Amino acid sequence: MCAAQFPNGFLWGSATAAYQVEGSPLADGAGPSIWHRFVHTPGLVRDGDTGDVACDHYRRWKEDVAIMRRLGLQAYRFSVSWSRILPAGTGHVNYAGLDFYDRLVDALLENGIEPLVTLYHWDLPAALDDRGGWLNPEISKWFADYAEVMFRKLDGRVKKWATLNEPWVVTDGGYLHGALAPGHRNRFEAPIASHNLLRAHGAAVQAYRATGRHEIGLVVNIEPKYRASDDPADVAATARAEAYMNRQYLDPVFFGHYPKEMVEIFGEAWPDWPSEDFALIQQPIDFLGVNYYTRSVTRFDANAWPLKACAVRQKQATYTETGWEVFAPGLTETLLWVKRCYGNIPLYVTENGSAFFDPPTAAKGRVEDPLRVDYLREHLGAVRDAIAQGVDVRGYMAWSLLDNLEWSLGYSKRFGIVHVNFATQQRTPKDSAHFYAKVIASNGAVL
Ligand SMILES: N=[N+]=NCCCCNC(=O)[C@@H]1[C@H]2[C@H](O)[C@@H](O)[C@H](O)[C@@H](CO)[C@@H]12
Repeated sequence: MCAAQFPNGFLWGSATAAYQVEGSPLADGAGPSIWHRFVHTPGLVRDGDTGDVACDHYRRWKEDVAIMRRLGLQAYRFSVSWSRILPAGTGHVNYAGLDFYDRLVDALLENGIEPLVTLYHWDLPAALDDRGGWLNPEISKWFADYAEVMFRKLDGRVKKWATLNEPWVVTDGGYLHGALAPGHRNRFEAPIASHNLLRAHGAAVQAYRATGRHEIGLVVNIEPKYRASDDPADVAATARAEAYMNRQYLDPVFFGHYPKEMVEIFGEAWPDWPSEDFALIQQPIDFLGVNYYTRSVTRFDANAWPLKACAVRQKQATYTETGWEVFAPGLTETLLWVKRCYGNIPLYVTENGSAFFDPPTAAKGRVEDPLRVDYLREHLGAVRDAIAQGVDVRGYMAWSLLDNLEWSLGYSKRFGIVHVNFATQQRTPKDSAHFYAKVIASNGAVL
């Protein structure tokens, strides 16, 4: 393999998530999710935006698969809406909801596109939230039972499954800071939600080993922490930040224990966990999905709750519309760090992308997004550098296929390589999509 190439069989794709693109949240017997409730609670989402329509992907999925085909995508990572399958979260199966994903998977396969399915991308059935949601230890069984319904329906056609997407964001956003559904701000709840997410992950992996025949993994966001100085306070703050955001989920899954810093961070709010839980959490997985967006240069900040750490803005850097520093070397470092700390488990970059303002382009049918092209080029080079240093990276999923609902930021931030006019639902591949198509066709040689 020459330096400019990716391995033969490297999997090039893009990613979305159910609530961000599908729309029709209550169609055909689906039950509401916590995001349906959250967006319809005034003041919680920018401009009062909702996922009621989003990219209308629930109805336009054939058109979107055709776009993927035209771009030459080899894979498509998407998530299943739990409450379409089980409207109350448990019990009655809604076969119309299953049929939507059944048809989508068949269409992907007919177009030579491999489906990568995420079982949970933040949209918990509201009925389960009413029963405590991620705070109720029973959720590990609820999640495993839902997962088994999906495995029995799709396994075989779907050969790569992920249990959870970014448990850190679910907990930090949904239970500690409250910016995401279900909007709790409680430092005693956050560790419990985190722990039950990991228990549910383990239970779903166990269920897969009993019914599935292919691969299952976990998707985590990793943001490498670079200390702002050698001042011991900054060094300790950086260690806390790395433990909280990057190791809190990986250490239990790979080592069967939490980082020691968790007790320091949460203090009295950090329970003594039952040791048997870690046997459940530590189920062996077949791959790890890494979502990378940015790094954080980190310093001590006595007022930053609960970490006592904060990010330091970098003077010469480019920042995206979400306020994230563009720092491609951090992706190489992250992939090397995972290999160094947890072994050379097969990795997929399951999300990487950037939100930049796409100016209206005079040329009809074209969307110029040079900053997103640069971001893509630099980060694909970073993946190639990690592979050249021996990391077993097997694929890359660009976030996102479509401009979509950026959670509490509504439609104000556009991550898509394909532009969506939300008034007309017209899709227009951006320059970044055309660039990515060339990268895929050459297996990275054009980089
Ligand atoms: N500070 N800071 N640092 C970056 C922290 C990133 C945490 N957020 C994510 O990773 C979310 C992931 C999500 O899967 C997707 O559903 C979201 O649309 C994208 C874009 O937001 C990313």
